[in-house]
Amino acid sequence: MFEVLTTEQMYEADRRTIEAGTSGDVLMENAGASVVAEIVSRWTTRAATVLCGPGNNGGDGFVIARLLRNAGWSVRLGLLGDVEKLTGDAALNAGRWEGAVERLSPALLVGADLVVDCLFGAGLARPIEGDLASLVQAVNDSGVPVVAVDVPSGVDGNSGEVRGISVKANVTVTFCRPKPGHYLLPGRILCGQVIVRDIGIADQTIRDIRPMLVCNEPGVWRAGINWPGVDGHKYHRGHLLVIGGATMTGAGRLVARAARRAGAGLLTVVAEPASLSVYAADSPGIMTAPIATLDDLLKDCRHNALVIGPGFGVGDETCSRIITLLHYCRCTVLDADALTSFAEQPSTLFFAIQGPTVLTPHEGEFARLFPDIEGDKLSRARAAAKRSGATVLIKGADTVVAAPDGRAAINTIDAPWLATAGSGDVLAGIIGGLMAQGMEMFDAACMGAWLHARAGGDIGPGLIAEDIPHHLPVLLGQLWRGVPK
Ligand SMILES: NC(=O)C1=CN([C@@H]2O[C@H](COP(=O)(O)OP(=O)(O)OC[C@H]3O[C@@H](n4cnc5c(N)ncnc54)[C@H](OP(=O)(O)O)[C@@H]3O)[C@@H](O)[C@H]2O)[C@@H](O)CC1
Ligand SMILES: [K+]
Repeated sequence: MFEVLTTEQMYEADRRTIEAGTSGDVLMENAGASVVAEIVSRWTTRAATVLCGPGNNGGDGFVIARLLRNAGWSVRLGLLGDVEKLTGDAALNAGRWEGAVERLSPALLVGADLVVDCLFGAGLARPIEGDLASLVQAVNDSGVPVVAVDVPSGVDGNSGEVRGISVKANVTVTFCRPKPGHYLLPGRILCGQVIVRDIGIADQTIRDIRPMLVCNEPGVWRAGINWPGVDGHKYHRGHLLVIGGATMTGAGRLVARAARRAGAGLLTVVAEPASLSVYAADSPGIMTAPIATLDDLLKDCRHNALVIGPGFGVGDETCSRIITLLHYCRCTVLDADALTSFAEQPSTLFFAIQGPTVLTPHEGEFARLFPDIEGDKLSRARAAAKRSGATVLIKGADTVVAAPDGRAAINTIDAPWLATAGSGDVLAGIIGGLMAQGMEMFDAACMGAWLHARAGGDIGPGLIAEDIPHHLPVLLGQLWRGVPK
């Protein structure tokens, strides 16, 4: 149940379900009933205004209006366009509605205790403009709670982008599976709480469609975790090299702490000799080595993973160092300065990537490395992964991970507390630590992003980056014991 479907895939699931014998009428009735179930579980009987559009999203609205009225609510319904022009299941349900069908106008909001937004769902085809835009603005200004059906009208289900203007909902009830727009910004904020309800589309139908996008939840990558066996040896858990900066040692130290907490068996910080004592003093469990020995270290295949970038410094020297490192095809995480250093020559980097590599840019670093890739975060991450041959993780409130083969995952956990210095270094360290233990790069990036976000959510206000590694044993312990699912 982790799949995320594009609007086109949702239409396809709908079509296959109807073809297999469940009528569109039944699906619409189930959709409307599921919204009403969510409404009555939150609000006592009161006055609702249902705003209906000219398609099936509006059709859902007619079902909702009828069922709410049957439940004793006082309901007003407004429709965009003429009722005679409705077709299919929407027309059928308009015929079942015994109340008045009013013209859409802000007057419909007067006296309403709840607004149900059924203007546009998956079929939003262009920006909302003119009188309709004024109505949406009036809804948002009214202070009345809003339940959006499928998506808040104006939010593009595939990208989360706003077309013209969007309803701002308190709760969004969608059907069968969520869409990218429920989790990508700004859609994520405009949806309020997202509820996904079953309306009778079989899980097998969804599997047959083979969606390549998932919510980043443990079920996606749990099977890829390499827990140590009873006879586990530290050398079975990998030996990670953290390439530390000469002066900005804090970043490398955070990477090292996080990677060890994530389970790397051994860890060596490789840096300029003058800074090694700083790294060594941070933690008695790490080893250190002068950077001049890096090539020799990499000739020993037990050094199977490396993280470079945080605090390392930007420049040509960083570029040539990274090109040499990539030649060894170790599991590699490139972050921060490692990405910015290639701003002038990104293709040199992409050409050198041969082994399992994860890039972890924030939006600024992404724009430097992929200046011509535009669009929503998901499309950009996918295009960047395809071009670079690396797994690309774009950080932010809606962190997206994309693999070169087209798989992608979106984070669904809200953790604004992670917006603090050093937090990204910790993420790079966690991913490096997981890859050192043999986890596949896409799984490692997803699991790293999940652990990071969960830690952020659990720790909450007051979080500093150092707290995140400290919290990992709690989360890893839960995963090891089989929770959360
Ligand atoms: N999938 C499922 O499993 C199920 C889906 N169900 C529901 O169906 C919904 C999808 O229905 P849908 O395809 O009819 O599209 P919908 O969102 O109603 O909009 C299309 C209409 O809006 C119009 N229009 C578009 N943009 C506009 C604009 N800016 N300004 C003005 N007009 C605009 C557009 O006009 P046109 O472009 O044709 O001129 C067309 O008339 C889905 O979201 C879910 O709620 C459930 O009932 C059952 C199971
Ligand atoms: K809607």
